[in-house]
Amino acid sequence: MPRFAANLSMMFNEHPFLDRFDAAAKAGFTAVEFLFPYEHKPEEVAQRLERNGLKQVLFNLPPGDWNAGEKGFAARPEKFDDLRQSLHTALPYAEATGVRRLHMMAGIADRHDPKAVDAFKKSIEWAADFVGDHGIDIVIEPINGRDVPGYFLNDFMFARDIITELGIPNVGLQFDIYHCQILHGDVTMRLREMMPMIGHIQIAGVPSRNEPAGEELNYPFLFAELDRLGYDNYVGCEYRPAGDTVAGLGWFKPYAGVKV
Ligand SMILES: O=C(O)C(=O)[C@H](O)CO
Ligand SMILES: [Mg+2]
Repeated sequence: MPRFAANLSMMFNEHPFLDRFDAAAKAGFTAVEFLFPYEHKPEEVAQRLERNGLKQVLFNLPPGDWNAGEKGFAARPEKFDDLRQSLHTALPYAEATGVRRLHMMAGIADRHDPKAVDAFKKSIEWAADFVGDHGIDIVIEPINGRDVPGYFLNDFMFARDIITELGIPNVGLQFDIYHCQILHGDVTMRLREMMPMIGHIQIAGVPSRNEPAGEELNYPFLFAELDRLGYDNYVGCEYRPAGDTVAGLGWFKPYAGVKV
């Protein structure tokens, strides 16, 4: 049975960020993920995890000026110093929370520009080497162009090929089922093919990005497929609740309280 991590950037927005940990645990989650913890001190985040018995399964490296449209640096050759700095900023949070996976965003760049591709590979190599001694993996995630126009990594097969080419043991694919369905469809076959390189999975309803229930995708089938494929990490609930977070957790009831 899959284990689910609440995404605290999207869920439990009824509460201030640090209080979302308490709300997630109360609702039956045993793990959390979020985009960015950087407005809070590492020890404040760690304390919320500890007092709720929660596991931190993922967060993102600092992406630059998010509100100005920056979505990471990895494929931007002129931003390599920022990329390196983002790793230095994230590390104390990783150490405090015990997270084992960091999402490195690629940024806005042209996937067909060889300089961007080279920069992306160089960033992956540098980041994986930097966190490798700490037992941490780097994951990269294809994102659909409707949500993030101009995003460099907008193709699952391209991501697969880069991961295969680099062959770095602590680099994996962040397989967000929501993005896969929008970009390509054929989700089950792509999960089957890419499972050996998948480091993290995320879900949301398509097309709404609300609860993973009742729209274009048959999530109960996909959850059973993850079991058949032997996926044994957490599944991140990266969705925007349609209304109150807890009122929308009907889909989650059979899975509440399950730990890895
Ligand atoms: O947008 C997503 O799907 C993500 O997982 C990123 O971390 C944030 O853009
Ligand atoms: Mg995602």
